[in-house]
Amino acid sequence: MVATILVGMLCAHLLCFSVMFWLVSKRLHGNKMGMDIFAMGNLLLGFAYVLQLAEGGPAWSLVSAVNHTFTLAAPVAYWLGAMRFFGLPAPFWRPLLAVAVTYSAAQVLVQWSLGPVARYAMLSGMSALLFLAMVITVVHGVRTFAKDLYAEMVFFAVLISGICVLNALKFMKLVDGGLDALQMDGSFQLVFYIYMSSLATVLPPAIIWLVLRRLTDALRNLAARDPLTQLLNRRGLSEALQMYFNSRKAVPAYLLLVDIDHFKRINDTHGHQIGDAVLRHVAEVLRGAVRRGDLAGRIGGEEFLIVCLDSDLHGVRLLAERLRSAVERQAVHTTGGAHPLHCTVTMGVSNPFAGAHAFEGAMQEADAALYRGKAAGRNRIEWPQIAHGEPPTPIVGASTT
Ligand SMILES: Nc1nc2c(ncn2[C@@H]2O[C@H](COP(=O)(O)OP(=O)(O)OP(=O)(O)O)[C@@H](O)[C@H]2O)c(=O)[nH]1
Repeated sequence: MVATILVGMLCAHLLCFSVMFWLVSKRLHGNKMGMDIFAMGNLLLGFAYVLQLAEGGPAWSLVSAVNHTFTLAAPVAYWLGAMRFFGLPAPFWRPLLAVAVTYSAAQVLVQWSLGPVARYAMLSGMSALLFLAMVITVVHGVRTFAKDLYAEMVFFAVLISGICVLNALKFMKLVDGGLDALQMDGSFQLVFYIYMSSLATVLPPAIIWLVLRRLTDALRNLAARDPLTQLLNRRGLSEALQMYFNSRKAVPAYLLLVDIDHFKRINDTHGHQIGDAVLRHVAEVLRGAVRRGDLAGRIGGEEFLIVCLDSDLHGVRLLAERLRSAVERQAVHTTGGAHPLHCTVTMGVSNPFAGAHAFEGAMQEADAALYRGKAAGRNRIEWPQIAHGEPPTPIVGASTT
């Protein structure tokens, strides 16, 4: 009786969360993050347990065969859903159908040649192996494609290991003691159902939490980046600077304003689309040339901004020249354009500034330097105006120009 109630609750959880996953997937246009497949996994497992209730005890019947196939197909669906969640390409229907057909055929073969115990043991053994493969995938994910979800992945690995161990134990009990191991009210089966019921309650909200994290990260990214070049926008730069200067190890930073020369002429001669391609190209060159940790942004039009963190004047000089010459050297290859385009940039550099609040002052300094660079002939780096012979000094708060 207790086991029947537990399995009934398990069915209810699995089927309700299947509907929830499906509803979430309907709200996610484009990348569904595997939610539609998780819905299918829950549906399969939910129906498998409904069939188990209908079946009552171990038997060789169509209901039992379908139950076993659904039970095995569910973890395959979860696995494929997880791959989709992490953006890995994973087909769904074909592998699922292949597993269902192959496993149904294997059941007939095993039942006919080795008997019912072997068929039930095969289900437990195969489930244990599938969940083991899932744990290995999760552990691999923590080191590669899911580094940002370390705590969540460890949590999943622990919970899935539990199902793996329980299925392995069930396999051994079946091999040792035959079908008696499957008595629904037996203590082992009770533990099994309690564990599965707990998982069916805990795992779906955890999966929804992962989706929420991905969505909020994507939103934050959307708000902090320029859509054309994927470089930081003003807001993203300001947040990144705030974070940097909040750290106790922060040293004064330098700001480099980078402006494409005669960009209006490029637009007027080749059209806006080619102009956009030039902007993307320059963004790519800047992204490739700065050091890890430096900030690169586009602050509107053809104006880019680099913030050089953890560097001294010598390092900034080298970086500025590297950026200028890289843009000058690398041609812009545009689709449809007969010849590759070349462009140059002029740069204005600020004095070092120490604090996010000093950013606007540094901007004005770099802007004034850029203006001088344009007036002096373009394709050059202009430094801030400083007292004769003195190195640039950190500014705190207002501009010193
Ligand atoms: N294709 C494209 N053009 C843009 C975008 N934003 C601004 N522009 C164009 O950029 C041009 C900027 O021209 P100007 O400010 O005169 O500067 P410039 O021609 O580069 O001249 P100098 O900076 O003095 O060398 C204008 O023609 C704008 O229409 C954009 O997102 N895409």
